[in-house]
Amino acid sequence: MSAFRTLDDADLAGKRVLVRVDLNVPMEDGKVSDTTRIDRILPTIREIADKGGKVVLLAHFGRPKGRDEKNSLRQVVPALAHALERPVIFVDDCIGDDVAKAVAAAKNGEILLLENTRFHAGDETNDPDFVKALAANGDLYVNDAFSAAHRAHASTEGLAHVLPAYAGRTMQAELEALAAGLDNPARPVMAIVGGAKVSTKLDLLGNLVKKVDILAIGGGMANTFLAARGVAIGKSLCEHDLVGTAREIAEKAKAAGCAILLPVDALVAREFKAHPGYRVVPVDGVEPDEMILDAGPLSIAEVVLRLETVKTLVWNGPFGAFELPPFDTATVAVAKAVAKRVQAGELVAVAGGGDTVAAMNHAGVADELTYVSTAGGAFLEWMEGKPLPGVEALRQA
Ligand SMILES: Nc1ncnc2c1ncn2[C@@H]1O[C@H](COP(=O)(O)OP(=O)(O)O)[C@@H](O)[C@H]1O
Ligand SMILES: O=C(OP(=O)(O)O)[C@H](O)COP(=O)(O)O
Repeated sequence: MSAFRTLDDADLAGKRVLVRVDLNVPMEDGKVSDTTRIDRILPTIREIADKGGKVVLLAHFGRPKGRDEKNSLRQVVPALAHALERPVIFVDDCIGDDVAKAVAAAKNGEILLLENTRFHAGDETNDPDFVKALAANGDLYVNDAFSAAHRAHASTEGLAHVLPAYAGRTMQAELEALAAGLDNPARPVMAIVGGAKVSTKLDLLGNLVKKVDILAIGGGMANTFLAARGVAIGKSLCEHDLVGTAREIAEKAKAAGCAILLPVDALVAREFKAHPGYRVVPVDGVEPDEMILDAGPLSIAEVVLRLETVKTLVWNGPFGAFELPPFDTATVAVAKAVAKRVQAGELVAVAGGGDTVAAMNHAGVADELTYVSTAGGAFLEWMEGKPLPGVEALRQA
Protein backbone atom coordinates (compact mmCIF):
# COMPACT_ATOMS: atom_id res chain seq x y z
CA MET A 1 0.00 0.00 0.00
CA SER A 2 2.98 2.34 0.03
CA ALA A 3 2.01 3.04 -3.58
CA PHE A 4 -0.89 5.14 -2.30
CA ARG A 5 -1.31 8.05 -0.01
CA THR A 6 -3.57 7.05 2.87
CA LEU A 7 -5.34 8.91 5.65
CA ASP A 8 -2.03 8.74 7.55
CA ASP A 9 -0.64 11.20 5.01
CA ALA A 10 -3.57 13.63 4.98
CA ASP A 11 -3.92 16.83 6.95
CA LEU A 12 -7.66 16.61 7.58
CA ALA A 13 -8.40 19.25 10.20
CA GLY A 14 -10.68 21.98 8.88
CA LYS A 15 -10.71 20.45 5.38
CA ARG A 16 -13.73 19.63 3.21
CA VAL A 17 -13.10 15.98 2.45
CA LEU A 18 -14.97 14.41 -0.47
CA VAL A 19 -15.21 10.73 0.39
CA ARG A 20 -16.37 8.30 -2.34
CA VAL A 21 -18.10 5.37 -0.66
CA ASP A 22 -20.26 2.50 -1.95
CA LEU A 23 -23.79 2.80 -0.57
CA ASN A 24 -25.27 0.60 -3.28
CA VAL A 25 -26.79 -1.60 -0.59
CA PRO A 26 -29.55 -4.21 -0.85
CA MET A 27 -33.00 -2.90 0.13
CA GLU A 28 -36.17 -4.69 1.17
CA ASP A 29 -39.45 -2.84 1.84
CA GLY A 30 -37.66 0.52 1.78
CA LYS A 31 -35.07 -0.53 4.39
CA VAL A 32 -31.42 -1.53 4.05
CA SER A 33 -31.47 -5.33 4.30
CA ASP A 34 -27.71 -5.88 4.60
CA THR A 35 -25.45 -3.25 6.18
CA THR A 36 -22.06 -4.77 5.34
CA ARG A 37 -21.08 -2.00 2.90
CA ILE A 38 -22.12 0.62 5.48
CA ASP A 39 -20.26 -1.12 8.30
CA ARG A 40 -17.06 -1.30 6.24
CA ILE A 41 -16.89 2.47 5.59
CA LEU A 42 -17.40 3.51 9.22
CA PRO A 43 -13.68 3.57 10.16
CA THR A 44 -12.84 6.01 7.35
CA ILE A 45 -15.78 8.31 8.10
CA ARG A 46 -15.11 8.34 11.85
CA GLU A 47 -11.38 8.91 11.41
CA ILE A 48 -11.87 11.92 9.12
CA ALA A 49 -14.58 13.38 11.36
CA ASP A 50 -12.53 12.77 14.53
CA LYS A 51 -9.51 14.48 12.99
CA GLY A 52 -11.66 17.57 12.34
CA GLY A 53 -12.48 17.17 8.66
CA LYS A 54 -15.92 17.88 7.19
CA VAL A 55 -16.95 14.53 5.72
CA VAL A 56 -18.77 14.98 2.40
CA LEU A 57 -19.92 11.55 1.23
CA LEU A 58 -20.34 10.83 -2.48
CA ALA A 59 -22.01 7.63 -3.65
CA HIS A 60 -24.20 6.07 -6.32
CA PHE A 61 -27.31 3.96 -5.89
CA GLY A 62 -28.67 1.64 -8.58
CA ARG A 63 -28.40 2.49 -12.23
CA PRO A 64 -30.75 5.48 -12.72
CA LYS A 65 -31.03 7.34 -15.99
CA GLY A 66 -31.38 10.85 -14.61
CA ARG A 67 -33.06 11.88 -11.35
CA ASP A 68 -35.35 9.18 -10.06
CA GLU A 69 -36.66 9.10 -6.45
CA LYS A 70 -36.59 5.28 -6.41
CA ASN A 71 -32.82 5.55 -6.47
CA SER A 72 -32.46 8.39 -3.98
CA LEU A 73 -29.75 7.98 -1.35
CA ARG A 74 -32.12 9.62 1.13
CA GLN A 75 -33.47 6.14 1.90
CA VAL A 76 -30.03 5.04 3.12
CA VAL A 77 -29.63 7.91 5.63
CA PRO A 78 -31.35 6.22 8.62
CA ALA A 79 -29.20 3.08 8.35
CA LEU A 80 -26.02 5.13 7.89
CA ALA A 81 -26.74 7.45 10.83
CA HIS A 82 -27.70 4.46 13.00
CA ALA A 83 -24.45 2.63 12.19
CA LEU A 84 -22.36 5.77 12.73
CA GLU A 85 -24.22 6.72 15.89
CA ARG A 86 -23.90 10.29 14.57
CA PRO A 87 -26.23 12.55 12.60
CA VAL A 88 -25.97 12.62 8.81
CA ILE A 89 -26.96 15.77 6.91
CA PHE A 90 -28.55 14.84 3.57
CA VAL A 91 -28.22 17.21 0.60
CA ASP A 92 -30.60 16.85 -2.32
CA ASP A 93 -27.94 17.09 -5.05
CA CYS A 94 -24.23 16.36 -5.40
CA ILE A 95 -23.17 19.58 -7.21
CA GLY A 96 -24.23 23.23 -7.20
CA ASP A 97 -25.03 26.07 -4.82
CA ASP A 98 -27.14 24.13 -2.34
CA VAL A 99 -24.28 21.70 -1.80
CA ALA A 100 -21.76 24.55 -1.42
CA LYS A 101 -24.03 26.22 1.17
CA ALA A 102 -24.60 23.02 3.13
CA VAL A 103 -20.89 22.20 3.21
CA ALA A 104 -20.03 25.77 4.27
CA ALA A 105 -22.65 25.63 7.03
CA ALA A 106 -21.43 22.27 8.40
CA LYS A 107 -19.04 22.30 11.34
CA ASN A 108 -15.72 20.47 11.33
CA GLY A 109 -16.35 16.82 12.18
CA GLU A 110 -19.89 16.81 10.76
CA ILE A 111 -21.00 14.32 8.12
CA LEU A 112 -22.93 15.12 4.95
CA LEU A 113 -24.30 12.68 2.38
CA LEU A 114 -24.85 14.08 -1.10
CA GLU A 115 -27.54 12.75 -3.46
CA ASN A 116 -26.82 9.94 -5.95
CA THR A 117 -23.95 10.98 -8.26
CA ARG A 118 -25.59 8.98 -11.08
CA PHE A 119 -28.50 11.44 -11.20
CA HIS A 120 -26.06 13.36 -13.42
CA ALA A 121 -24.95 11.70 -16.66
CA GLY A 122 -21.52 13.28 -16.18
CA ASP A 123 -20.64 10.83 -13.43
CA GLU A 124 -20.63 7.75 -15.66
CA THR A 125 -19.11 9.62 -18.63
CA ASN A 126 -16.39 11.06 -16.36
CA ASP A 127 -17.19 14.49 -17.81
CA PRO A 128 -14.43 16.99 -16.89
CA ASP A 129 -17.03 19.73 -16.18
CA PHE A 130 -18.88 17.41 -13.80
CA VAL A 131 -15.59 16.46 -12.12
CA LYS A 132 -14.91 20.19 -11.64
CA ALA A 133 -18.39 20.74 -10.21
CA LEU A 134 -17.89 17.90 -7.70
CA ALA A 135 -14.38 19.10 -6.84
CA ALA A 136 -15.69 22.61 -6.09
CA ASN A 137 -17.02 21.32 -2.77
CA GLY A 138 -13.86 19.61 -1.56
CA ASP A 139 -10.26 20.31 -0.59
CA LEU A 140 -9.25 16.64 -0.53
CA TYR A 141 -10.57 13.43 -2.11
CA VAL A 142 -10.65 10.06 -0.37
CA ASN A 143 -11.72 6.94 -2.27
CA ASP A 144 -13.08 4.23 0.00
CA ALA A 145 -15.24 2.52 -2.62
CA PHE A 146 -13.17 -0.46 -3.72
CA SER A 147 -16.37 -2.12 -4.92
CA ALA A 148 -16.90 0.68 -7.48
CA ALA A 149 -13.20 1.00 -8.43
CA HIS A 150 -13.73 -0.88 -11.70
CA ARG A 151 -15.75 2.12 -12.92
CA ALA A 152 -13.84 5.03 -14.52
CA HIS A 153 -16.48 7.51 -13.37
CA ALA A 154 -16.11 11.13 -12.24
CA SER A 155 -16.66 10.26 -8.57
CA THR A 156 -14.48 7.12 -8.63
CA GLU A 157 -11.65 8.19 -10.94
CA GLY A 158 -11.87 11.74 -12.28
CA LEU A 159 -11.69 13.43 -8.87
CA ALA A 160 -8.36 11.78 -8.06
CA HIS A 161 -6.77 13.82 -10.86
CA VAL A 162 -7.97 17.21 -9.67
CA LEU A 163 -7.76 17.03 -5.86
CA PRO A 164 -5.09 15.64 -3.52
CA ALA A 165 -6.23 12.00 -3.40
CA TYR A 166 -5.98 9.34 -0.70
CA ALA A 167 -7.07 5.72 -0.25
CA GLY A 168 -9.61 5.22 2.53
CA ARG A 169 -9.24 2.49 5.16
CA THR A 170 -11.62 0.06 3.40
CA MET A 171 -9.90 0.56 0.06
CA GLN A 172 -6.60 -0.28 1.80
CA ALA A 173 -8.05 -3.25 3.68
CA GLU A 174 -9.74 -4.77 0.61
CA LEU A 175 -6.59 -4.59 -1.52
CA GLU A 176 -4.46 -6.04 1.27
CA ALA A 177 -6.90 -8.87 2.02
CA LEU A 178 -7.36 -9.86 -1.61
CA ALA A 179 -3.60 -9.85 -2.19
CA ALA A 180 -3.01 -11.94 0.95
CA GLY A 181 -5.69 -14.49 0.02
CA LEU A 182 -5.40 -14.69 -3.73
CA ASP A 183 -2.10 -13.31 -5.10
CA ASN A 184 -0.72 -16.83 -5.54
CA PRO A 185 -3.81 -19.02 -5.26
CA ALA A 186 -3.33 -22.70 -4.50
CA ARG A 187 -4.63 -24.76 -7.42
CA PRO A 188 -7.02 -26.04 -8.53
CA VAL A 189 -9.02 -22.80 -8.43
CA MET A 190 -12.79 -22.72 -8.84
CA ALA A 191 -14.88 -19.63 -9.51
CA ILE A 192 -18.62 -19.37 -8.98
CA VAL A 193 -20.27 -16.55 -10.89
CA GLY A 194 -24.00 -16.01 -10.67
CA GLY A 195 -26.41 -13.18 -9.98
CA ALA A 196 -28.27 -10.75 -12.15
CA LYS A 197 -25.73 -8.29 -13.64
CA VAL A 198 -25.24 -10.46 -16.72
CA SER A 199 -24.18 -7.81 -19.23
CA THR A 200 -21.54 -6.21 -17.02
CA LYS A 201 -20.04 -9.46 -15.80
CA LEU A 202 -20.25 -11.70 -18.86
CA ASP A 203 -17.30 -10.00 -20.56
CA LEU A 204 -15.12 -10.67 -17.54
CA LEU A 205 -15.58 -14.40 -17.87
CA GLY A 206 -13.55 -14.52 -21.11
CA ASN A 207 -10.41 -13.71 -19.10
CA LEU A 208 -11.46 -15.44 -15.90
CA VAL A 209 -11.60 -18.85 -17.63
CA LYS A 210 -7.86 -18.46 -18.32
CA LYS A 211 -7.18 -18.01 -14.59
CA VAL A 212 -9.35 -20.71 -13.03
CA ASP A 213 -9.72 -24.47 -13.48
CA ILE A 214 -13.47 -24.72 -12.94
CA LEU A 215 -16.14 -22.08 -13.52
CA ALA A 216 -19.55 -22.84 -12.02
CA ILE A 217 -22.21 -20.53 -13.41
CA GLY A 218 -25.50 -19.71 -11.72
CA GLY A 219 -28.30 -17.15 -11.69
CA GLY A 220 -29.19 -15.09 -14.75
CA MET A 221 -25.70 -15.72 -16.07
CA ALA A 222 -26.39 -19.48 -16.28
CA ASN A 223 -29.66 -18.84 -18.10
CA THR A 224 -27.76 -16.91 -20.78
CA PHE A 225 -25.32 -19.82 -21.22
CA LEU A 226 -28.21 -22.31 -21.34
CA ALA A 227 -29.91 -20.18 -24.01
CA ALA A 228 -26.59 -20.19 -25.93
CA ARG A 229 -26.79 -24.00 -25.91
CA GLY A 230 -30.27 -23.80 -27.42
CA VAL A 231 -32.12 -24.72 -24.19
CA ALA A 232 -35.61 -23.18 -23.97
CA ILE A 233 -35.62 -21.24 -20.68
CA GLY A 234 -39.11 -19.67 -20.81
CA LYS A 235 -39.35 -16.27 -19.10
CA SER A 236 -36.08 -16.66 -17.15
CA LEU A 237 -33.79 -13.67 -16.62
CA CYS A 238 -31.49 -13.82 -19.65
CA GLU A 239 -29.60 -11.41 -21.90
CA HIS A 240 -30.60 -12.88 -25.27
CA ASP A 241 -28.36 -10.35 -27.09
CA LEU A 242 -25.36 -11.89 -25.39
CA VAL A 243 -25.79 -15.55 -26.26
CA GLY A 244 -23.04 -15.11 -28.90
CA THR A 245 -20.67 -13.84 -26.19
CA ALA A 246 -21.62 -16.77 -23.96
CA ARG A 247 -20.74 -19.18 -26.81
CA GLU A 248 -17.36 -17.47 -27.30
CA ILE A 249 -16.63 -17.76 -23.57
CA ALA A 250 -17.49 -21.47 -23.65
CA GLU A 251 -14.97 -21.88 -26.50
CA LYS A 252 -12.30 -19.89 -24.66
CA ALA A 253 -12.86 -22.04 -21.58
CA LYS A 254 -12.40 -25.20 -23.62
CA ALA A 255 -9.16 -23.86 -25.15
CA ALA A 256 -7.88 -22.87 -21.68
CA GLY A 257 -8.76 -26.24 -20.12
CA CYS A 258 -11.32 -24.64 -17.76
CA ALA A 259 -14.37 -26.81 -17.06
CA ILE A 260 -17.68 -24.93 -17.16
CA LEU A 261 -20.42 -26.20 -14.86
CA LEU A 262 -23.96 -25.21 -15.76
CA PRO A 263 -27.10 -26.20 -13.86
CA VAL A 264 -28.64 -29.46 -15.04
CA ASP A 265 -31.86 -28.94 -13.10
CA ALA A 266 -33.70 -25.95 -11.68
CA LEU A 267 -36.46 -24.62 -9.46
CA VAL A 268 -38.98 -22.89 -11.71
CA ALA A 269 -42.01 -20.72 -10.94
CA ARG A 270 -44.49 -18.51 -12.75
CA GLU A 271 -44.28 -15.63 -10.25
CA PHE A 272 -41.27 -13.71 -8.90
CA LYS A 273 -42.19 -13.82 -5.21
CA ALA A 274 -41.46 -15.77 -2.04
CA HIS A 275 -43.10 -19.19 -1.67
CA PRO A 276 -44.95 -19.35 -4.98
CA GLY A 277 -46.04 -22.65 -6.47
CA TYR A 278 -42.82 -24.08 -7.95
CA ARG A 279 -41.45 -27.20 -9.65
CA VAL A 280 -38.08 -28.92 -9.80
CA VAL A 281 -37.32 -29.74 -13.44
CA PRO A 282 -34.41 -30.66 -15.69
CA VAL A 283 -33.20 -27.46 -17.39
CA ASP A 284 -34.73 -28.62 -20.68
CA GLY A 285 -38.14 -29.00 -19.01
CA VAL A 286 -38.99 -25.30 -18.45
CA GLU A 287 -42.44 -24.26 -19.74
CA PRO A 288 -42.66 -21.04 -21.81
CA ASP A 289 -44.41 -19.15 -18.97
CA GLU A 290 -41.99 -20.31 -16.25
CA MET A 291 -38.79 -18.75 -14.86
CA ILE A 292 -35.70 -20.49 -13.53
CA LEU A 293 -35.24 -18.98 -10.05
CA ASP A 294 -32.68 -21.35 -8.53
CA ALA A 295 -30.42 -24.28 -9.34
CA GLY A 296 -31.89 -27.69 -8.51
CA PRO A 297 -30.62 -30.53 -6.26
CA LEU A 298 -28.56 -32.36 -8.92
CA SER A 299 -26.80 -29.11 -9.82
CA ILE A 300 -26.06 -28.40 -6.15
CA ALA A 301 -24.65 -31.91 -5.72
CA GLU A 302 -22.37 -31.46 -8.71
CA VAL A 303 -21.01 -28.12 -7.46
CA VAL A 304 -20.43 -29.52 -3.96
CA LEU A 305 -18.64 -32.56 -5.42
CA ARG A 306 -16.35 -30.34 -7.52
CA LEU A 307 -15.67 -28.15 -4.49
CA GLU A 308 -14.07 -31.18 -2.84
CA THR A 309 -11.44 -31.17 -5.59
CA VAL A 310 -10.28 -27.53 -5.36
CA LYS A 311 -8.04 -25.59 -2.99
CA THR A 312 -9.20 -22.05 -3.79
CA LEU A 313 -12.66 -20.62 -4.47
CA VAL A 314 -13.72 -17.15 -5.63
CA TRP A 315 -17.45 -16.46 -5.62
CA ASN A 316 -19.54 -13.60 -6.94
CA GLY A 317 -23.26 -13.78 -7.51
CA PRO A 318 -25.88 -16.08 -5.96
CA PHE A 319 -27.18 -19.21 -7.70
CA GLY A 320 -30.75 -18.00 -7.43
CA ALA A 321 -33.12 -15.28 -6.27
CA PHE A 322 -32.02 -15.96 -2.68
CA GLU A 323 -34.12 -13.13 -1.21
CA LEU A 324 -37.24 -15.17 -2.07
CA PRO A 325 -37.36 -18.56 -0.32
CA PRO A 326 -37.15 -21.34 -1.42
CA PHE A 327 -34.92 -19.89 -4.16
CA ASP A 328 -32.13 -19.47 -1.58
CA THR A 329 -31.67 -23.25 -1.45
CA ALA A 330 -28.71 -23.67 -3.83
CA THR A 331 -26.84 -20.60 -2.58
CA VAL A 332 -27.26 -21.60 1.07
CA ALA A 333 -26.33 -25.26 0.47
CA VAL A 334 -23.18 -24.39 -1.47
CA ALA A 335 -22.24 -21.63 1.01
CA LYS A 336 -22.46 -24.11 3.89
CA ALA A 337 -20.35 -26.67 2.02
CA VAL A 338 -17.75 -23.97 1.30
CA ALA A 339 -17.65 -22.81 4.92
CA LYS A 340 -17.19 -26.38 6.15
CA ARG A 341 -14.12 -26.89 3.95
CA VAL A 342 -12.66 -23.50 4.92
CA GLN A 343 -13.13 -24.30 8.61
CA ALA A 344 -11.42 -27.67 8.06
CA GLY A 345 -8.42 -25.82 6.60
CA GLU A 346 -8.96 -27.41 3.17
CA LEU A 347 -10.02 -24.38 1.16
CA VAL A 348 -9.30 -20.67 0.75
CA ALA A 349 -12.63 -19.07 -0.14
CA VAL A 350 -13.22 -15.42 -0.97
CA ALA A 351 -16.75 -14.24 -1.76
CA GLY A 352 -17.71 -10.72 -2.81
CA GLY A 353 -20.47 -8.47 -4.13
CA GLY A 354 -23.24 -6.39 -2.57
CA ASP A 355 -25.85 -9.13 -2.86
CA THR A 356 -23.36 -11.97 -2.46
CA VAL A 357 -22.36 -10.62 0.96
CA ALA A 358 -26.05 -10.44 1.86
CA ALA A 359 -26.43 -14.04 0.67
CA MET A 360 -23.46 -15.20 2.80
CA ASN A 361 -24.96 -13.43 5.81
CA HIS A 362 -28.32 -15.04 5.03
CA ALA A 363 -26.60 -18.45 4.94
CA GLY A 364 -24.90 -17.60 8.27
CA VAL A 365 -21.38 -18.23 6.91
CA ALA A 366 -19.95 -14.74 6.31
CA ASP A 367 -17.62 -15.11 9.32
CA GLU A 368 -16.57 -18.61 8.31
CA LEU A 369 -15.08 -17.80 4.91
CA THR A 370 -11.46 -16.77 4.38
CA TYR A 371 -12.53 -13.28 3.36
CA VAL A 372 -15.72 -11.52 2.34
CA SER A 373 -15.22 -8.55 0.03
CA THR A 374 -17.75 -5.78 -0.48
CA ALA A 375 -16.88 -5.94 -4.18
CA GLY A 376 -18.38 -8.13 -6.90
CA GLY A 377 -17.52 -6.86 -10.38
CA ALA A 378 -14.42 -5.03 -9.08
CA PHE A 379 -13.27 -8.18 -7.30
CA LEU A 380 -13.67 -10.26 -10.49
CA GLU A 381 -11.74 -7.66 -12.49
CA TRP A 382 -9.02 -7.60 -9.84
CA MET A 383 -8.93 -11.41 -10.06
CA GLU A 384 -8.50 -11.18 -13.85
CA GLY A 385 -5.45 -8.99 -13.24
CA LYS A 386 -7.06 -5.95 -14.85
CA PRO A 387 -6.01 -2.51 -13.56
CA LEU A 388 -8.96 -0.92 -11.73
CA PRO A 389 -9.38 2.74 -12.79
CA GLY A 390 -10.30 3.90 -9.28
CA VAL A 391 -7.19 2.26 -7.83
CA GLU A 392 -4.85 3.33 -10.65
CA ALA A 393 -5.93 6.96 -10.29
CA LEU A 394 -4.94 6.84 -6.60
CA ARG A 395 -1.61 5.28 -7.51
CA GLN A 396 -0.83 8.13 -9.89
CA ALA A 397 -2.20 10.84 -7.63
N1 LIG B 1 -32.38 -16.97 -11.69
C1 LIG B 1 -32.49 -15.72 -11.27
N2 LIG B 1 -33.51 -14.94 -11.70
C2 LIG B 1 -33.62 -13.66 -11.27
N3 LIG B 1 -32.78 -13.06 -10.41
C3 LIG B 1 -31.75 -13.80 -9.95
C4 LIG B 1 -31.55 -15.14 -10.36
N4 LIG B 1 -30.45 -15.60 -9.73
C5 LIG B 1 -29.98 -14.58 -8.98
N5 LIG B 1 -30.74 -13.49 -9.11
C6 LIG B 1 -30.58 -12.18 -8.43
O1 LIG B 1 -29.27 -11.71 -8.60
C7 LIG B 1 -29.07 -10.67 -7.65
C8 LIG B 1 -27.62 -10.51 -7.35
O2 LIG B 1 -26.88 -10.29 -8.52
P1 LIG B 1 -25.61 -9.32 -8.63
O3 LIG B 1 -26.02 -7.91 -8.41
O4 LIG B 1 -24.97 -9.65 -9.94
O5 LIG B 1 -24.70 -9.81 -7.41
P2 LIG B 1 -23.66 -8.98 -6.50
O6 LIG B 1 -24.36 -7.74 -6.01
O7 LIG B 1 -23.28 -9.89 -5.41
O8 LIG B 1 -22.50 -8.65 -7.41
C9 LIG B 1 -29.91 -11.05 -6.47
O9 LIG B 1 -30.72 -9.95 -6.12
C10 LIG B 1 -30.75 -12.25 -6.94
O10 LIG B 1 -32.13 -12.15 -6.61
O1 LIG C 1 -22.91 -3.04 -6.42
C1 LIG C 1 -21.87 -2.88 -7.06
O2 LIG C 1 -21.21 -3.86 -7.70
P1 LIG C 1 -21.47 -5.46 -7.54
O3 LIG C 1 -22.93 -5.76 -7.86
O4 LIG C 1 -20.55 -6.05 -8.57
O5 LIG C 1 -21.10 -5.86 -6.15
C2 LIG C 1 -21.16 -1.56 -7.14
O6 LIG C 1 -21.86 -0.60 -6.36
C3 LIG C 1 -21.03 -1.10 -8.58
O7 LIG C 1 -22.32 -0.87 -9.12
P2 LIG C 1 -22.50 -0.88 -10.73
O8 LIG C 1 -22.26 -2.32 -11.19
O9 LIG C 1 -23.91 -0.42 -10.98
O10 LIG C 1 -21.46 0.07 -11.29
